Amino acid sequence: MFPTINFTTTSAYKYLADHFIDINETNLKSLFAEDDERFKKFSILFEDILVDFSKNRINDTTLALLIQLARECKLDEAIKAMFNGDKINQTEGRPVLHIALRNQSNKAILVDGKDVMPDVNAVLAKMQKFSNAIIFEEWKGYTGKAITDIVNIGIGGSDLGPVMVTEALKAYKTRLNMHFVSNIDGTHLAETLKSVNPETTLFLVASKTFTTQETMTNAHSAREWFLNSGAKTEDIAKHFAALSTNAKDVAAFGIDTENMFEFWDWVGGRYSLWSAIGLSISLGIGFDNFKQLLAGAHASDQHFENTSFEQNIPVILGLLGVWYINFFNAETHAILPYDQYLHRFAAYFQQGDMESNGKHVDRNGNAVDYETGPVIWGEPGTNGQHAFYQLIHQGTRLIPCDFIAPAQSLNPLGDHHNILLSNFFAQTEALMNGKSEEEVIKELKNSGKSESQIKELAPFKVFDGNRPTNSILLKKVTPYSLGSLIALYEHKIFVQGVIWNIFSFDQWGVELGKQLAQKIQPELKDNQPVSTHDSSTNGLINLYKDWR
Ligand SMILES: O=P(O)(O)OC[C@H]1O[C@H](O)[C@H](O)[C@@H](O)[C@@H]1O
Repeated sequence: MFPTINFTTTSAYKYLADHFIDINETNLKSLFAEDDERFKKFSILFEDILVDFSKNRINDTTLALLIQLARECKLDEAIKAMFNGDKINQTEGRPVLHIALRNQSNKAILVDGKDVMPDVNAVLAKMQKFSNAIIFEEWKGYTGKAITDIVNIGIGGSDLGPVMVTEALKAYKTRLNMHFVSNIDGTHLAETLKSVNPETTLFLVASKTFTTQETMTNAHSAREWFLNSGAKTEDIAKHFAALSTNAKDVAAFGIDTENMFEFWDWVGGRYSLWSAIGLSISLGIGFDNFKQLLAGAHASDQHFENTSFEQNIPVILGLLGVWYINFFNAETHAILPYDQYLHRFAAYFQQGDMESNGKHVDRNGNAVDYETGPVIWGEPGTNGQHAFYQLIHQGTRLIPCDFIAPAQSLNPLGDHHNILLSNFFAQTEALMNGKSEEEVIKELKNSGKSESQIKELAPFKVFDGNRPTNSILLKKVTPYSLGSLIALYEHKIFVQGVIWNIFSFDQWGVELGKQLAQKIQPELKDNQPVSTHDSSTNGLINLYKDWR
């Protein structure tokens, strides 16, 4: 296991703390004015993805110190440990091997002395065969009709990844209509079932554990709906498949284990879209495109594993995040894709990042005395511009943002893409340059305002600027480039977890609420008032009982 180091005790941290005082007084605009090479120096071209991090509040020294920090925290050893299959998810005693799921090189990856690749490849082959049978209408429903609709029932990692990817790659869609049911709120399933026909619908019950309450409840209700439509128990085999690590409970549910697509406990839920959980993706965009997604992710894995820290995108992005969170006290990080297809990208990485790095104890079990994972949020541009960008431009908080855009539109329509991209370029420029009081006054004068009006209005129109952004420009959103992009973000999260000395691959924090819900559920069966909780919880439950 790689060593545990409190990054605030490293020499790099101390140098960074001093250096921060200088940078905090320096303006991004002047950093650009001083250095013609800044864009060249602070951007990385990786295949068809350009990551421009030059509009960050850094100079050569900052970057050198951040990289020194990574070295002192033994990031190199940590990366090796993950790729080696070491049990780095220590609190659950598991390795972390989503990289094996997309390991197109087929190089052996050992878990407890056994190469996992033959099993990975066998499941992929099964997914290919199944996807093709459904897409090309060899597989028929119980009345002999081809499947037209897929309903994926899953939540968290068994939902967000497939939703995000099938939305992002809608332009590559097969003939199948995709639906995703996650919420335990009956509305989600009921509304979905209104639009599908039991004779032509395939349900994918997606759950790593196959015990998640929401998913199992939705799956049981879907089965009941199917059987109530006139189908028989033996017809379930044609209409239900399971994506899980839990063969025993899959069989108990009544799903033929022939229709079970397996994965393993070394795949974290929020890193599972590359596994059998990706079956909905393979059905939605075709297996060849799913393979391309894996290939793109594999390219990023190799980039992360083999590139020097100075040119390593996840390392740089991760360190920049640490710079803002731990030195500038940034609390959030916005992900802003200028691509409608990527509209669930930020939502996906809310789980990816916040469930991974939302931790308050270090790897020795001690409370940390520094901040860890940020709040991740975002919406697609330009919608965000007309909603919350005001706060990013003129609010009191520093919000580092990632702007993401494709150079080529998948729907070239008049001048739409140029307009979209002009906004993409303009926003980062505006956030960096801001607008000085002088400029504002000049502008107001030109618009014919009086001296007193100018004096009154000017303060509200000033933009401080100096607000940091990354620009990520893709040539085009393809299965391959999307796979690469997702994997770069995944590894960024890994880098930050190492610096913060936390375990990024468990999620104990989601358990407490679940436990309490299980205690409360039986109390809701009758109309007797409850008194076993605090007065607020009692009051809420009792009013619910009155009102329902
Ligand atoms: O795939 P499942 O076992 O049903 O788990 C679904 C989700 O459940 C929990 O909330 C975990 O925190 C998530 O990481 C997981 O993705």
